[in-house]
Amino acid sequence: MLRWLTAGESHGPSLVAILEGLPAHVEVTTDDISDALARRRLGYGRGARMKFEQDEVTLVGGVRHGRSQGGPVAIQVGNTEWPKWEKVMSADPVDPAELESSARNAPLTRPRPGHADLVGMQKYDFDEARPVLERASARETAARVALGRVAGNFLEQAVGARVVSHVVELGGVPAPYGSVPGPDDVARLDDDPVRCLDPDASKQMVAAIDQAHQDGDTLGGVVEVVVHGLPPGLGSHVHWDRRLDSRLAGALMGIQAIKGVEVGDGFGLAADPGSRAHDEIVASDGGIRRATGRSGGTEGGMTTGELLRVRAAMKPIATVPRALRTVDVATGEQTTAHHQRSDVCAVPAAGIVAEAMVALVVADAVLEKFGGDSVAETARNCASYLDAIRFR
Ligand SMILES: Cc1cc2nc3c(=O)[nH]c(=O)nc-3n(C[C@H](O)[C@H](O)[C@H](O)COP(=O)(O)O)c2cc1C
Ligand SMILES: C=C(O[C@@H]1CC(C(=O)O)=C[C@@H](OP(=O)(O)O)[C@H]1O)C(=O)O
Repeated sequence: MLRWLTAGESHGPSLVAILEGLPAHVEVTTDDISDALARRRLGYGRGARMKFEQDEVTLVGGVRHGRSQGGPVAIQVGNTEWPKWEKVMSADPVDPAELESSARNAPLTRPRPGHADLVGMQKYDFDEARPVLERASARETAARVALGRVAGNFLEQAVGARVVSHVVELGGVPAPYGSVPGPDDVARLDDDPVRCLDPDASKQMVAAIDQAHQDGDTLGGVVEVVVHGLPPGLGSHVHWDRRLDSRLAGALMGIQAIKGVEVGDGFGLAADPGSRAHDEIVASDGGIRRATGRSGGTEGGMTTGELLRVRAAMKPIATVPRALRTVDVATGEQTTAHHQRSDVCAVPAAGIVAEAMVALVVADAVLEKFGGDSVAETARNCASYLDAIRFR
């Protein structure tokens, strides 16, 4: 079983992430994780912070000479902007006079609709939003992407599976339905300003972001994550919390601002007759295959062995420059929400985060099915299972 945890605040000294249950001999380096984090910073429409802040990766535990050792993998993602926040975000008490003179410490009493500000203040008994937004911020997704890269390396090395994501809709502009990226498309996707496969749709998405920026507005969109090369039988039909689709949906919904998840054609299937909704089973040279991929590669909560395909819908960024109405909780006056800076759109980055969450969930399901204390053992167990079901 894989377990993972993250800690740390948006403007704290660093994020930390721990992955427990990873077999030994997974090849992973600091550069791998830095590369994954650099990909998360990509994407047209992100705010200034993505340019001046750097992620500083330290593999603190669990890896030696480029290979996991079987113990928990601990990763620290340092934030180069920390010196500016050292007083405001200090873990230890600070002289109140020093805080008063800091503009960064001004109480945030005008909560933003759509962010965690107001409910977080009510629930955790704070009279301003700083302590809430610091943890609600999607800065935390850097820690998940770091863990996701380790899980992704494991998947590739143990079962030959590859996780790829792309943007399929942004600001209401859809990409043509049906094109699915393969591992060879990753470099091209990362070079595209919005990580979209279709050049025409990409241009329209960029134009939509420019328009929203000009209008003082923000945008959301939809990302798709596909996993190539999975064996059939990951997850299980026998209990709701063992279904792989349920676990994927939970992990994707757990990303900040994700408001909907589809497995395969998801909501579209609800409108189709059964004769057009399912993936017919056909005999082929490679064994038993499916004629189509509408189900997204799961049936009965288990992988079918076809392409796994899930989608996640992201709502528009909550910090709208043309600020929305709110109430100042210090005075009770009607006002507008606080706004300093924000992303216009972070859908391309959300795709990288979704990739990480899918990699973690699928790696967990692989370990549940095949076990293994070393990558070679997991690979052996998977190969023997595939051999046993060859004719089934
Ligand atoms: C990669 C990424 C970047 C984000 N950037 C911002 C941002 O700059 N400003 C903002 O207000 N929200 C941003 N968000 C969204 C907030 O984190 C999110 O609105 C907040 O957590 C509330 O969403 P929830 O209701 O789904 O929890 C971002 C989300 C993601 C995934
Ligand atoms: C820092 C990251 O994303 C941040 C997520 C975020 C939010 O409210 O979720 C708000 C913004 O931060 P700030 O309010 O400080 O400008 C984003 O930059 C990151 O992704 O590394």
